[in-house]
Amino acid sequence: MTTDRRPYRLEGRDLRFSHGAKAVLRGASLGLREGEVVALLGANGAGKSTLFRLLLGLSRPSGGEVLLDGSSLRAFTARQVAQSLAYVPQNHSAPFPYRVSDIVMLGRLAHSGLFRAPSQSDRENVERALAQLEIAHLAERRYTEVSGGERQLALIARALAQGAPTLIMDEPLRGLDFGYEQRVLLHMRELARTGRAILVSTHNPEHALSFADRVVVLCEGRITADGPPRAVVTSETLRGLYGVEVVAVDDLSGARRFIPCAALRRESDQLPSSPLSRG
Ligand SMILES: Nc1ncnc2c1ncn2[C@@H]1O[C@H](COP(=O)(O)OP(=O)(O)OP(=O)(O)O)[C@@H](O)[C@H]1O
Repeated sequence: MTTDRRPYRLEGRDLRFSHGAKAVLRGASLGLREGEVVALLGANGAGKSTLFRLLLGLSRPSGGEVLLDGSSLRAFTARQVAQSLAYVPQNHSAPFPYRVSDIVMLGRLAHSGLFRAPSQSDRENVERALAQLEIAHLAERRYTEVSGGERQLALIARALAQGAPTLIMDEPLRGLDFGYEQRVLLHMRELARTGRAILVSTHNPEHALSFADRVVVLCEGRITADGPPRAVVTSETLRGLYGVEVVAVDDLSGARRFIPCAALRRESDQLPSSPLSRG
């Protein structure tokens, strides 16, 4: 467990939640501090999105509480929450063929409200967010007509334009090509350097190792590990979470990679029949 004593900006304490008869969260506790990137790992269906919705105040827990800067989230107005927490959801569809720049502008509603025309500052924030993600060329395209990865980037840009000090990102790298994936990861680090707090779910343990300050594991409705990436993301953790055997290997740069044992076995099976081994 972590030894950092700084106060949490956002905290879930002993959160409980059920979907119908299914208890999804059974007392999950986690916190997020200024300037840190926390990666959340958990199998499909573990409850990561459910946990995010509770932390954002979009669903009410049946037990436990969410604290924003030390006070109950329920004491804040929707607008105050929107100015504090930005969200990149996993699924999103637009009912109308809005332009990508309109979708990003929605992030500014937290500041401008529904009934005021966007200000110069709102427009600048939108342009900056599009430029930061290198998607300015998509601004005039219809959100319903761009690709899945491009829609994902628009949602990330919307969260950036919102300018909230805390970001909650539900698998934000899903569907991104390698270049955009790297740019978003670097940008997340830059945001944390300037004081933002970022909670991000991922299914890629190597990403969690390379960009997070802390890794949290959600399993069977509880947080079962919370600490430095190298201490938490181990072969044992991955076997327990995903039921796969992996070998941890440190490459020449010192980065840790996980190689599934099945892949190693396949490679060694192929060796005798390769041209080199036939020599
Ligand atoms: N609206 C809903 N109604 C009923 N059950 C739901 C609903 N939303 C989620 N669930 C169930 O709650 C559990 C947790 O779902 P959740 O989406 O939070 O998991 P997750 O960890 O985000 O999964 P994934 O990694 O696949 O996105 C799953 O078993 C899911 O089927």
